[in-house]
Amino acid sequence: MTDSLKIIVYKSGSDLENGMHELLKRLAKEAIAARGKFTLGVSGGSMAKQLTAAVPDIYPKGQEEWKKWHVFFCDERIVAFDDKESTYGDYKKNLIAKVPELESQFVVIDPSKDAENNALHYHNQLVQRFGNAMFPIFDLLLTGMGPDGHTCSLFPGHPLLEERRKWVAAITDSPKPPPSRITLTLPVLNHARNVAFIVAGSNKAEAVKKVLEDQEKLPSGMVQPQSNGGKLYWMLDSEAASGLKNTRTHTEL
Ligand SMILES: O=C1O[C@H](COP(=O)(O)O)[C@@H](O)[C@H](O)[C@H]1O
Repeated sequence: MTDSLKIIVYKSGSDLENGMHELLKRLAKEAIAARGKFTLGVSGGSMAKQLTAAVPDIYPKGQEEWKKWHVFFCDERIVAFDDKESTYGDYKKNLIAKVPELESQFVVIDPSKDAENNALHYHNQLVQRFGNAMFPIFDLLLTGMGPDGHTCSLFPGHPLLEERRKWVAAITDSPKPPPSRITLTLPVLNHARNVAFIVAGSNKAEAVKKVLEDQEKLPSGMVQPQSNGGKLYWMLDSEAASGLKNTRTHTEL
């Protein structure tokens, strides 16, 4: 594990959401001061609800600062936006309903394209915003973790873990439905300035222990953003952290 790792344990899910609020507010301020914009990658599943609680009060309604946020997907499922599995659909119904200023700031997939074409389409959208560098450098990637240790759509034992060149990859055999998705690759995760894992619930405790204490080679443990002096946060609720016995944790960011 990297030296710049910080593990923070919150008493409850709502304390964890407050921690996300604090991290987003601080990193957005720093990024906007340094580069005039804040590039954020968000994940699906339980994160849409957590961000819907954490984001809205960062600025007052109508504030210009929202337009400096550029929001991307760490991974996205290739389904129509009105499908219950659509990550963007989830953000639109919940977060965007509360912060309409963010709607135009999301960089979305094209659900009419297949996974391969979407990966290319999303790559091109990233090139437009980040330029043609070796890899894009996100200010913050917010990632979740499944009970099997997967993160984004990078699953244990899957050949996509070997990807070293692409920014965005297609996956059509995701072990977790729906099967067809796109995902940021490990090198992109590892070039970010900040990556924060947001993990809550007792069903994640075993995977948290495997990654943080036993150093098992699960996809989530392969995320170590060091290329740009990157910082790695693991933000856990007390249930998700309940298996950690020998790991130094913090109670504040
Ligand atoms: O399928 C996915 O799973 C992970 C974890 O989801 P959670 O609901 O267990 O938090 C999520 O981070 C990823 O974006 C999503 O596509």
